[in-house]
Amino acid sequence: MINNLACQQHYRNMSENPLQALLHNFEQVSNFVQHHLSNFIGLHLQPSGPSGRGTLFSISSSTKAPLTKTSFSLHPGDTALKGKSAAPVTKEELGRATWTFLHTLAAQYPDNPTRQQKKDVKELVQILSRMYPCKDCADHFKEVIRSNPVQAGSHAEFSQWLCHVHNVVNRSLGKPVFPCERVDARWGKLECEQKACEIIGSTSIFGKI
Ligand SMILES: Cc1cc2nc3c(=O)[nH]c(=O)nc-3n(C[C@H](O)[C@H](O)[C@H](O)COP(=O)(O)OP(=O)(O)OC[C@H]3O[C@@H](n4cnc5c(N)ncnc54)[C@H](O)[C@@H]3O)c2cc1C
Repeated sequence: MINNLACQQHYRNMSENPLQALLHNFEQVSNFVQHHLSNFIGLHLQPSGPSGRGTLFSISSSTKAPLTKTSFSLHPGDTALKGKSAAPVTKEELGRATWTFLHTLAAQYPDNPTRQQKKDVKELVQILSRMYPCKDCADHFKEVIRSNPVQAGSHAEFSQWLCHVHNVVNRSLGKPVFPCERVDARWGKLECEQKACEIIGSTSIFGKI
């Protein structure tokens, strides 16, 4: 396990600092076990940090037989992810999460947005209509925004526009229409400790550009 050279080094270290020698020994044994264990189970454990002592490990399968390759990172707290694949997200969950994002964005959209902010929000909606990860929904949403171009001149304009297009989608799915005069009561700004979501020098999350 420990070759002659290592033995000599080991005894030299012991005479210098017994604790250091002990640690050195432990490291060697640990490396040996890790190396042989990973060969045995077909995994390569690669310490992530430059020191080689990081807590994040990239685990990749080296088994040759299957054509699949699993490579992922495990943080020490991610125990729930070990050995499990993620549960699929439903169309409804994705929809609720996306509407939450959009209405929260609208709630924080400034009364007097800059030209850049107006451009960004319009682009965001366009990109969403192309990249929304439900193709049927994306295709339908493209038509919705073609008939209802984004209005983002102010907070009121954008939140009312969003409420309206959400209602167009609601109607197409046979869902109740939401009363848009209540949109500010339904959707608020993101709760942040000590205004952490705000850009410095701004009264909203968006800085004045
Ligand atoms: C861009 C986009 C396109 C979609 N297209 C489709 C599609 O083509 N087919 C499909 O099956 N699903 C689609 N979905 C998903 C769908 O809209 C719903 O999100 C999903 O069915 C879950 O509905 P829900 O009843 O939980 O409420 P959601 O519609 O997700 O709404 C979430 C919450 O928002 C509030 N709300 C509802 N209406 C409004 C409004 N007008 N203004 C403000 N707040 C409101 C209510 O409190 C509601 O509980 C789409 C989602 C998005 C974001």
